[in-house]
Amino acid sequence: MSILECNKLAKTFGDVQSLKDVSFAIEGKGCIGFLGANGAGKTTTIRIITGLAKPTSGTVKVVGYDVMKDALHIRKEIGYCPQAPAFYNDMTAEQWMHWVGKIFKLGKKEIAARTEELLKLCGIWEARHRAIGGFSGGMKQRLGIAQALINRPKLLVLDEPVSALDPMGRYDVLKLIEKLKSDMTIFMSTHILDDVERVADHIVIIDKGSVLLSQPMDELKSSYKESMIHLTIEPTTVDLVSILQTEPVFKKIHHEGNSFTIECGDIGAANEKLPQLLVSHGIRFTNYRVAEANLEQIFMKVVQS
Ligand SMILES: Nc1ncnc2c1ncn2[C@@H]1O[C@H](COP(=O)(O)OP(=O)(O)OP(=O)(O)O)[C@@H](O)[C@H]1O
Repeated sequence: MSILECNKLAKTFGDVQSLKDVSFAIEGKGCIGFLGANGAGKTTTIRIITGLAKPTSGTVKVVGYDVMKDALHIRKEIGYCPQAPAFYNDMTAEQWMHWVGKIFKLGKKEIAARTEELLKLCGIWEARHRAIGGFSGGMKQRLGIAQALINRPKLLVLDEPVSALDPMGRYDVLKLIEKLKSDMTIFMSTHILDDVERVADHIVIIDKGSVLLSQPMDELKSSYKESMIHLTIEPTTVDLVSILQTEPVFKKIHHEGNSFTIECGDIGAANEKLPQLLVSHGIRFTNYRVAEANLEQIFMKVVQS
């Protein structure tokens, strides 16, 4: 059974079609990176998944329950932390967690135990008696995550959890996500691709309101394995570009003077062919380096194609 399943979600606001066709399914635990440019439709999708907005058409299921029809049940299964979680700033972190526990109708003992467990997990236990108003952005985000976990949800939804944070805050929140993802499914929107590349096991790309791709990270990387070879050669009169252009495995050749960047179809075949060609034409090289496509290059290719 899928943990999260969006089926043909569409949403219009007056004349604006925010979502056209958002369809994807996620199974199992781990971190899902939900990627898209500004205005692609990430927040609208997240608001529908968490039951905060209704789609114009289409359905969302969380652990098999329809978000619109089984709203009460879904509340137990989803934890949600918005980009800028709001708190009562005069409260301490501990008071806040107790307050949230009461909203979820947990018993006193359970609230106390859960508060200790979650504040420790999220690295805020030492600061539990401090007023939230004095917390850094990263601490507030981690407290927002702790709060979202009070009800032991199977799905944790995070809207841009690191975008507004400084490098230290981002590091702490990503470390926390890394720790949590073995116990639950984390659906996290972001446009910071370096960060998502570090923690995500599955990628969903949305553009102009439609999902373009939904794939496990390792599969995605190997299907876009189209890699590049960076090569610097010693000065020569041999026309290397013309030689490379006769071999289909070298798809695109960029060069500036003696430095070449060669986009390859099959990196294995290219890695065999290129040294042979260099040797047979008596070309010496000073630098030879293979670079795999990173998530940013993959994202640009998917969105631009
Ligand atoms: N309440 C609304 N009324 C009108 N248009 C809206 C509303 N909410 C969203 N939109 C439009 O829907 C589209 C998708 O917006 P959304 O906020 O979901 O994108 P996003 O991917 O989260 O962008 P960002 O990264 O900038 O937050 C945008 O064109 C936006 O202007």
